[in-house]
Amino acid sequence: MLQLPDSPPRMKTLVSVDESYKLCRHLTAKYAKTFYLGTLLMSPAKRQAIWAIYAWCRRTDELVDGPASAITTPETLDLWEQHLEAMFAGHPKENYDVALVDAIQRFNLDIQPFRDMIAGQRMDLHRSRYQTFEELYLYCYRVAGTVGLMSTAVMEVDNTANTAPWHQSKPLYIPTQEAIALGIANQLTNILRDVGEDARRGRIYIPLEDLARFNYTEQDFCNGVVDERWRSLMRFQIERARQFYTEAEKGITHLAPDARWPVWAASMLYGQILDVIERNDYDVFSQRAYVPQWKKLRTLPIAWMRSQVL
Ligand SMILES: CC(C)=CCC/C(C)=C/CC/C(C)=C/CC/C(C)=C/[C@@H]1[C@@H](COP(=O)(O)OP(=O)(O)O)[C@]1(C)CC/C=C(\C)CC/C=C(\C)CCC=C(C)C
Ligand SMILES: Nc1ncnc2c1ncn2[C@@H]1O[C@H](COP(=O)(O)OP(=O)(O)OP(=O)(O)O)[C@@H](O)[C@H]1O
Ligand SMILES: [Mn+2]
Repeated sequence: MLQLPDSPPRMKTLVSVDESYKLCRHLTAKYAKTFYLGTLLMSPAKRQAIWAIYAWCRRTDELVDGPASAITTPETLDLWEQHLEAMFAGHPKENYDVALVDAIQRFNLDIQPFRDMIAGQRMDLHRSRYQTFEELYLYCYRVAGTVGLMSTAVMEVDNTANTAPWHQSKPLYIPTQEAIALGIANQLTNILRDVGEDARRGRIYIPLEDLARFNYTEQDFCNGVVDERWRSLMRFQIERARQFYTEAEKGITHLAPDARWPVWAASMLYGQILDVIERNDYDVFSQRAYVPQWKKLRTLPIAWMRSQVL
């Protein structure tokens, strides 16, 4: 189980910045094989900052999704938000915070996406159904689009390499929508992969309006019915997620050159989960779509080529 803040908070000696980055690195490597692989392709300063952000996101997610989630209340999240404000004011309270405070200062991170993510986790406290895609989109923006914004600040924007010399004075294009789109694409993928796990916890993230469109009921969902109605519904969801990947990938060329390969890799690797769902004939209730490590490694040179030419 992850280490969450002690309650009540007490003064303690914290680890050094280097030690704290190590803790964040271990957490990322343990919980997110795909993203960790992506970070290994980054420059050392960028990858460290992403580990620190990952550790904070994971710990935030854990408050509503992990083993201790039964005791999480809106007040727990209020305290977590105060804890966040303290980090942005330069005051780490926990060993994991030391690295994030360093990253906030080095990359001049904005607090708003972090606050928005906490708002997303609040939604998980009191919602287990989404009526429309618009409602689900807001949830996805908050828990994952925000990660795109945080990551872009670290990855840095630079499209001068793609700009003709006589256009060099043009203002930089900031690929905000594309960064959010990659978060949304990842989150939609995550929702489709985890359908079975979520159903067992009484949660349905797929919009109910989509279930109705395919004449598939909540009861069918809870019983894990895989038939032609379900397969058509899943094809529709997969197609929607892929549109977000396509939108996101158009933004990668506006990132700093050293960030393009890792982001292409992360996008392609996470997108492959959708291919596996198709190969499993859309049964996400009894099997978990899983991309083997050798397939992930095989993707890296292709991602590299795309980062050079697209
Ligand atoms: C390589 C790279 C840039 C990685 C970013 C890593 C990072 C900081 C990840 C944080 C992830 C996290 C813990 C978020 C908390 C909420 C949550 C759980 C979201 C889901 C992640 C999936 O994680 P996992 O598969 O481990 O989920 P389980 O809990 O195991 O079910 C999400 C699906 C969100 C992930 C979203 C992103 C990584 C955003 C990607 C966008 C960019 C990097 C922007 C790129 C810029 C442009 C212009 C395209
Ligand atoms: N079908 C499977 N076969 C073997 N191991 C699996 C399988 N599914 C999941 N795992 C393991 O369970 C753990 C959690 O699965 P998960 O797919 O979330 O991996 P992860 O490390 O979070 O990577 P990702 O970033 O792709 O989500 C991982 O350590 C993964 O190796
Ligand atoms: Mn995972």
